[in-house]
Amino acid sequence: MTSQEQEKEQQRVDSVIHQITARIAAVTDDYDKARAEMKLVQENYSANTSVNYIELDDRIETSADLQQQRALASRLIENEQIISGQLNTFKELEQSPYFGRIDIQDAGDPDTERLYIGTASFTDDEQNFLVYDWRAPISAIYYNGTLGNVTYETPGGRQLTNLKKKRQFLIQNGQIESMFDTNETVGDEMLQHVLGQQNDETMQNIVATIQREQNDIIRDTRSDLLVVQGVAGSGKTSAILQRIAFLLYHSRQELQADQIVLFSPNKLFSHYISDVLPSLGERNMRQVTLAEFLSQRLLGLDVETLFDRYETESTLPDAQVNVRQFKESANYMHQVADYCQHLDPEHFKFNHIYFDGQVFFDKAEIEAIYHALPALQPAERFLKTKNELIKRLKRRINEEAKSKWVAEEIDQLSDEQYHDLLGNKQRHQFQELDAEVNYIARKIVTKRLRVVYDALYNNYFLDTYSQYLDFMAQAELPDDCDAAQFEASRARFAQAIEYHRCPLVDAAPLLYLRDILTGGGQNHAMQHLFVDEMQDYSIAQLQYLHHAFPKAHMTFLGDSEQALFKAVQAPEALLNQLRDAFNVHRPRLLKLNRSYRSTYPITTFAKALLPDGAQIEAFNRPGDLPKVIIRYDFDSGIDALDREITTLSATNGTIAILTQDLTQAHEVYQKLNHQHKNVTLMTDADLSLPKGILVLPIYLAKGLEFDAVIGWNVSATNFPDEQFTGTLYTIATRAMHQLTLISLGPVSPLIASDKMPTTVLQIEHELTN
Ligand SMILES: Nc1ncnc2c1ncn2[C@@H]1O[C@H](COP(=O)(O)OP(=O)(O)OP(=O)(O)O)[C@@H](O)[C@H]1O
Repeated sequence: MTSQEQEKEQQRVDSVIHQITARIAAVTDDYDKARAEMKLVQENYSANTSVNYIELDDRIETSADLQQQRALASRLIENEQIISGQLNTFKELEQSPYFGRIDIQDAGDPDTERLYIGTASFTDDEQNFLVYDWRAPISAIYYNGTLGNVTYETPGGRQLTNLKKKRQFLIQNGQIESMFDTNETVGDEMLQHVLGQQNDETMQNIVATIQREQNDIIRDTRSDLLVVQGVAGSGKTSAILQRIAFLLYHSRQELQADQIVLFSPNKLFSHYISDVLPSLGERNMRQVTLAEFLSQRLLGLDVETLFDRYETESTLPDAQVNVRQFKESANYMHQVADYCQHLDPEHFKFNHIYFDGQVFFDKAEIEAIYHALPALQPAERFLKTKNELIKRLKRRINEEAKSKWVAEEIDQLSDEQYHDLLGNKQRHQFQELDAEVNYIARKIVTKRLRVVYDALYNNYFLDTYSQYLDFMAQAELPDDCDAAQFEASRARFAQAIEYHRCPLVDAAPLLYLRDILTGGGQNHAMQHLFVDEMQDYSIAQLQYLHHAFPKAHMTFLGDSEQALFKAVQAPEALLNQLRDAFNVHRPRLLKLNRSYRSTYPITTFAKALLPDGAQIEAFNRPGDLPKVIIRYDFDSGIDALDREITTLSATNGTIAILTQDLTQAHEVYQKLNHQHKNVTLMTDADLSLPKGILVLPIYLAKGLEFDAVIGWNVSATNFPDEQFTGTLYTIATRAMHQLTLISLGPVSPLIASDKMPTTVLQIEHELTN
């Protein structure tokens, strides 16, 4: 491209930036005004909150006044937040106003229109678009179209136009660093540039270089179940985040960020992705890990986590694997639903409700209420039982209010306590004093018996655990599931509950059973459910999530090859399973086969680890061959590690040493900690990733990436067979620029196999004599 052309483009960049800068000045003015107003209200508010509360009437007046001020303050805060959001967006645009240009010509129109595309829209004072938001309907052409006739969706239907030119820019600090014309979706030059950079502490948005197949995921608004099978580093996580930004833009009126929930693999990951949406001017969605979600719903129980399970998984006897598979299946969940629907009232398990160590409602009484009700759906019948219990509680409160201890307590009340109990009621609202005293007495007893009310409200009178044990006792086992083994697993559940623990495999069916019987546990407000790393979820768990968020559109992303300790499952089979289990109308499967994260040599090696790796397309970014270092004892392994760290540190910001489990991570960390200053051992509790040298077990590195990776001890002992392919593949694919694998003793047969081409690795043996 001529430098004259670039000069012309630079002039336009300058002119747009000039207008953005002027807008920033104007908006800053608005912002200062909003802040000043806010401060005034705050001062006024704090002056008012220190009024004297003794006189009741004063207090009521003050509180009405305060409420008004509080409403005003929250309106002002909202206003201030909007202006501050705009300001941030403009400041980003000021550095880099856009990254793309398309020239289009509609049929019959003599003129070509030139549109520039950036992370947000910007219009001049006459409302002409100087920059189009990347999510605007017309911007789809930039991502989807090759030159020639193209179509794009608009709210008014599909439009046809002719794409005459597509240009990409890299603009930094207001200067065009490079620009390319391309016929491709988004050309490789730009990608080369972006991917060659060092890893940042947090993930970056990819709007400038979204690829066509990623764009399909991002802009899909039709599917109610979107399953994405994407190879490691293919941009699944990036696509989720851009998709959320797109959906928020697309349904601005109906969709809020907190109606979107993302299940992420670990807390480090949650932090890692936390900057992407704000960088696009959007608020973050809700994020939760499966462990957090389950423990929140099973309060009081220590729910086994996926990490606990990884640590013990390899020791699980074969016979129990089938039992676990059954419990993780859709069949098991269907049986739970079926059991609940047809549950004979005689089999309903109730608990006593206690107060102060005494039985308050006997379970026989609860049973009698339940039995006396007409045959209804279990949840309805349960709700009626609950209402009856609450009615009886109120009756008992009324009786108790007449007792002596209450009268004594009333006598002891200070004026202020008395007014507190009166709450919104005013004295003159009572016909006579007796009514007022009785009102106060009931308030006192209600407060005292609050725990009973809470127990009823939280459905504690259903004995969920016994009910689940009862379910298991009658479950119909598939042929490959041994009855004695299943019974043993039932006994293990019972024992775990004694110790307030819950095995992971039982958490979803247990919650499902509780929800169906009590009619609770569903969140109808959530509109989108995203699950990243879905290969680590069982069908039963996914089914429970679908039940818990019944109105949510689902987007599940994962890579079956990265399943740790689990057989690889074909994505089509998975989609069919999910479709049947969820009863959805518009399921869609999309595949991402191109891997962007790692250099060409690293991806080529990682492909060779997999039996069906040929489908993976490596992005053509040059780099060193991965290295395998073989040593024969722990200490020389550590020496080799030490030397590698020193070499890699020269060119890499973050080096991750990935181990198979936590014990090995500890062993390595103990040694390294003496030799290097900036070594960090990462644990499940860590929330952010420091720079430097990190030591962590592979399951904590899921979804993350590092400049350089050293896989610790890839020996035949640690990775003996295909069961470990997923783990090894996940380790290798965390590396962006450099990969080293160290083996203590003979290297894993997964690497030293005939299928592994000798050209994809450098091997360094210890010289032994
Ligand atoms: N279109 C793109 N443009 C620029 N960078 C991209 C693009 N797609 C992916 N990347 C980069 O590739 C890397 C991998 O992306 P991401 O983490 O989203 O992949 P993933 O499929 O979720 O990976 P994994 O399953 O291995 O965790 C990231 O650094 C991301 O920024």
